[in-house]
Amino acid sequence: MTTDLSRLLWAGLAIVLWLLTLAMVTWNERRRRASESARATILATGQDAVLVAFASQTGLAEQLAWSTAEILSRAGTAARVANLGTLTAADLRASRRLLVVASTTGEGDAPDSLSGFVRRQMSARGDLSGLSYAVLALGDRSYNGFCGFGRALDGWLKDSGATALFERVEVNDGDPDSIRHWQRQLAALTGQAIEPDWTPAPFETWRLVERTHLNPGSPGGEAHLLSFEPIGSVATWAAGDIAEIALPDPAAPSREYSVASLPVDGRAEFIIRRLVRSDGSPGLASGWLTHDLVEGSEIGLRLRRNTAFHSPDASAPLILIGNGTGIAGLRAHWRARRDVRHGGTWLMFGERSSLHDAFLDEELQAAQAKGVLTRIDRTYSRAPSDGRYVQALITEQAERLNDWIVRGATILVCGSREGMSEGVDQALESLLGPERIEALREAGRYRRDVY
Ligand SMILES: Cc1cc2nc3c(=O)[nH]c(=O)nc-3n(C[C@H](O)[C@H](O)[C@H](O)COP(=O)(O)O)c2cc1C
Repeated sequence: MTTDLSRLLWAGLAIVLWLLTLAMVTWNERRRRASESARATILATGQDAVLVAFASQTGLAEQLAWSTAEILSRAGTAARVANLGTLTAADLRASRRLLVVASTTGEGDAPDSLSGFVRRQMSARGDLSGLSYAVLALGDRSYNGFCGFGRALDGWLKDSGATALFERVEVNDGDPDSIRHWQRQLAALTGQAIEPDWTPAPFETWRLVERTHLNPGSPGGEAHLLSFEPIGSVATWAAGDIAEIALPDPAAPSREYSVASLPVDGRAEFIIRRLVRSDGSPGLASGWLTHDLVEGSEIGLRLRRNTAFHSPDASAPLILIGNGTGIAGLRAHWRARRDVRHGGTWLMFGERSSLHDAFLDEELQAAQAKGVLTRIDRTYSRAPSDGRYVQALITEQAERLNDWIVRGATILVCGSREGMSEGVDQALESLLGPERIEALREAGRYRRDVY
């Protein structure tokens, strides 16, 4: 009798938990749809709308373009938002009023999705007389080419005969004061004073529930898989998005990591390498996250939408290429295909030692057994039997890779900028030729999250 009662209680509890999960998933989806529809409203406004264009690599410029459009709409000035990379000089001319939020990546370079725009539109002066514009340039003073792309774009617009509404505003490392200055300047368009209200999105509280050392004994730095659960908030994000984690010292800038999981997992997961400086001391953030932060502790975390690394098509073939902790950004993408009929998902991954650095091996095997991953190729640069970097696979698998691309595959690259992503770029270019690579980039079928 007691056993029956406890069975009944457990069953009841399971049903309640199941209902709660269902409610959370539905609420999440509603929230996502509500935010999409708010964006569509701004987009739907007509021809006279101010064009707010963004050039973004990791999502901040895109986010600021949307908040700029919202400010204009609130002040009664219609606005529409677009990726500058999808526009031509003729589109800009036709818009008559243009605001651009432009970030800089690499060494003073334009974001990836702008490469076609830079080559085709910015290589010569355009005829932009009649266009009024302003530029919000995002950058970081620790790089040599501070705001390099924003400045180049401003110069090109000016040389093409466009008239600046106000001076270019430059933002160092997301500085809120500079962003509020930009907001105030928008009065030049709305004709009414604007009370600047920019504050970065608040950090939400998450709890570290699990940390796993992925590569004990590795000749490379320790890599850890960290799992966080939200406290009191329902978080939503997509594969490719980025999280900012606040450090215990409020004066220290937060750190950005690719999210390695999806909301349905109930956890935000990250793969973090413990950095060790030449004097043997650990990196401030990576040392704290991989060792000092105790399981069960709470931290501040906020998620940022990063469409530049979203997958453009949920079912088309997908080629995931990366090294080291770059497997994090790729993992969210293959997980997004767990319940999707897809045209194949191929992972190419490079690490150092086959004995110690077969990151997530069991999970990869299980994903392959279930058909979530259709093919896995790995290289180990320090294994005597191998000695190759991941880009070697592009040449080795040239024919298959070409077939996949002909079948409509998208290529997503995540991991080290130097060495890996440059090597992959060169290997792809010698295999496909510069024009096909450029065409893939412009079609959003070659995307990178590299650091
Ligand atoms: C890999 C990498 C390279 C960067 N290179 C530069 C640079 O050369 N000049 C600069 O001013 N900022 C540079 N930045 C800083 C970004 O411009 C800055 O973080 C900006 O807010 C990013 O905006 P986004 O998220 O829209 O791409 C770089 C950032 C990263 C991650």
